Amino acid sequence: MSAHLNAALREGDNPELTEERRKATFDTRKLADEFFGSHLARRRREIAKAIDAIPELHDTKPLPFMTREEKVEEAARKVFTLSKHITDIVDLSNNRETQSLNEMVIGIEGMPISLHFAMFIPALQGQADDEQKREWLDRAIRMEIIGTYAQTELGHGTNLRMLETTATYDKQNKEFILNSPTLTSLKWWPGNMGKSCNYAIVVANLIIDDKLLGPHSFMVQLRDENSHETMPNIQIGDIGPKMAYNSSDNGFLKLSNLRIPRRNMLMKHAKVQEDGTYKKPPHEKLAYSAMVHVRSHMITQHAMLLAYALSISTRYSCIRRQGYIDPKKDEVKVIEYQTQQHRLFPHIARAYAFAFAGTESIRKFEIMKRSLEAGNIELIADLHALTSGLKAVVTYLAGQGIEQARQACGGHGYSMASYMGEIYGVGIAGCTYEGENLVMMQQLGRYLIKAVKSVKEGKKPTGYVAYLAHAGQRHSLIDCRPNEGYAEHIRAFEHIARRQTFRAAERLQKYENSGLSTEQAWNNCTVELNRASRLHTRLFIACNFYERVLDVEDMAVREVLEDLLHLHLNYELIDIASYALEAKKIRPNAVSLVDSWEITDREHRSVLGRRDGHVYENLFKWAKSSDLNQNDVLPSHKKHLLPMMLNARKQSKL
Ligand SMILES: CCCCCCCC/C=C\CCCCCCCCCC(=O)SCCNC(=O)CCNC(=O)[C@H](O)C(C)(C)COP(=O)(O)OP(=O)(O)OC[C@H]1O[C@@H](n2cnc3c(N)ncnc32)[C@H](O)[C@@H]1OP(=O)(O)O
Ligand SMILES: Cc1cc2nc3c(=O)[nH]c(=O)nc-3n(C[C@H](O)[C@H](O)[C@H](O)COP(=O)(O)OP(=O)(O)OC[C@H]3O[C@@H](n4cnc5c(N)ncnc54)[C@H](O)[C@@H]3O)c2cc1C
Repeated sequence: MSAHLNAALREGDNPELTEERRKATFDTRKLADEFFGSHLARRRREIAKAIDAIPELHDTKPLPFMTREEKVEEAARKVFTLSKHITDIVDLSNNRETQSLNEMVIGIEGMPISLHFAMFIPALQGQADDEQKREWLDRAIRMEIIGTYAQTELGHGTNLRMLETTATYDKQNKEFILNSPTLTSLKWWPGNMGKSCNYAIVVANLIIDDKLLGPHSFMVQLRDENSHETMPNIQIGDIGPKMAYNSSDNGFLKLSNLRIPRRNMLMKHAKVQEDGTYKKPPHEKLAYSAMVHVRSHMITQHAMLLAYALSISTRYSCIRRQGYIDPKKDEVKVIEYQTQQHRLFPHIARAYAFAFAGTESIRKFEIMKRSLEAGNIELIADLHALTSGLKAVVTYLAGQGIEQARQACGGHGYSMASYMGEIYGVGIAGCTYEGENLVMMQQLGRYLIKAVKSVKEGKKPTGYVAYLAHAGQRHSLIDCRPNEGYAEHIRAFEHIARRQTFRAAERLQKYENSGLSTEQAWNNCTVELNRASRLHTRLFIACNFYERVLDVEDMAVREVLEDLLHLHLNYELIDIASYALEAKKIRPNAVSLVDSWEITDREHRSVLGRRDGHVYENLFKWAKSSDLNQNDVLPSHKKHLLPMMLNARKQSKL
């Protein structure tokens, strides 16, 4: 590709990076169009330009130099400023645009209205009836009120059926009485609940006439809308600092005989009439819709976190020179080392694969939502299985990739100047929130076992599990003739996933036949079942990547995506097999592959990942701006260490 076509080339950049960009075989803008989808790619460029023009939206200093209070305040300041401009910059109904704006302006460390957009609004959209939507949804969209989603408790998160918060219906007063009856029933973790929100959708066990009817969602006002003071019968606060996400005020909540009107139960699906008659929802798990919404959006979000880490480390690997390959020549860029390429390139391929899988999970969510509006509940189980598996596999592998990217930066990767620590902390939080990964794997496992049963009954499952009925096909890469193409890799992948799923199903059957209870038999097989779920999900990601590449029209972009697909399939299939052949093919395009993510410096917040490659001079600037360098001798040193040393000296003279 001629150099002038590479959109990332700029005057004055570090020549080491310019040299890399000149090697690109494709137009980075066109690849960005594939990675994000052309609409979002264009909108991200427009959003970045709009932010450039509003200085109040820029960081006042690097986030790692701020205390927790300063971070919380900075995020609040930006949200306030954004609220004046937001509708000029993004279409608020477009989650991915709004999310991009959030990442560019506020960043990944959280902010006071994350849960408002991520769960409060989706829960209202999915679970409130029309009248309730008129009362709360419009106000929420206009940000007149800020809400969160309060489900997890100090003692229970995963096992929703054992939540202890109760909502007891009082027929006489037509009210629910909400209680946190024990210490372990305190709501614990909900994002932004500690200090920022004035409303929450609280998930509580519904009780009518002493009958326990399971978890349902209730609208609860937490704070006065004018004074922001905590409402009576409520105790609320921040749960303290966390591994990452410290701009967010995750909170606790205690409810003591709090009375709310009957109509504060979200009643699109399940209903409680004035006389206490309970009407069941058409599908038992419709109350879980906000979680499925977040899970289906987490995949692109984690692809992006992985992309952040990899673009930082790939660019840095091209300006960092260390050691020799040929002792007679200069020190080499560390990207030249085969181990560095093996460390980074398979994860670059995964970031593309995950982004494509994420676009597909969002598409499936939208299809399910529309079919639900039409009264059809059939797609719910498929989507739950798909998003449970994707959420678990992608958050886990993204975490691994981010950590490899950090290690690929050597010592400087450990400095917060790289920002890797925060990217990792935020990335791995996804392994826990929205359902602990190993538990979500089991949800997919249930679905796979059902599919195996139907195959054994002679039926042909459709969709993502259709391959389970294709037994007897050629199954090993050893059987493959050279250049038989990706389809053969996919078939080998299918074979491995199918074999593992049948193995887990047979083991489960064996335990059940031995007289163990269903639950005990299940627990004895969960390692095998989770392996099956993992393989099934990785197969889905690979197939989706393959199908996506077939659709690409620009030949140069398609070629580089095929290189990544080839690497991905080999790496996934043979574990350690990112062979030199693939590495050699990826190497000239490495920087352009990460440039195609079009992550701006403002969004990156990383000295090592700077687009212009001027790392060292900026690392020195960074060090000079440390708070600890503002005084030659720290006040705390004067207070503690100096007296200690003076005292020790005095003692030794005596
Ligand atoms: C101004 C700027 C604006 C910027 C805007 C910025 C926008 C910001 C956007 C994004 C920021 C992102 C920030 C994200 C922050 C993090 C948020 C984190 C929030 C949370 O964590 S909320 C709490 C989440 N909690 C959980 O996930 C709990 C996990 N547990 C469960 O989900 C369930 O308990 C369970 C699934 C494990 C088990 O449920 P249970 O009822 O016991 O059911 P089972 O007996 O296991 O199964 C029975 C049956 O039901 C099926 N099933 C279960 N769940 C579902 C479901 N969801 N849908 C459909 N079906 C379901 C299951 O498969 C079984 O089916 P079967 O019987 O086999 O047919
Ligand atoms: C950053 C962050 C933000 C959050 N935001 C919110 C929020 O906004 N709102 C909200 O309500 N919650 C929120 N949460 C809480 C989160 O959803 C829960 O922590 C999560 O669902 C995991 O549940 P748990 O803590 O009960 O884990 P546990 O279930 O206690 O997990 C502990 C271990 O037990 C294992 N385990 C548990 N059950 C089983 C099983 N059945 N089979 C096999 N193994 C099992 C798990 O695999 C894990 O290894 C947040 C959490 C984090 C970290």
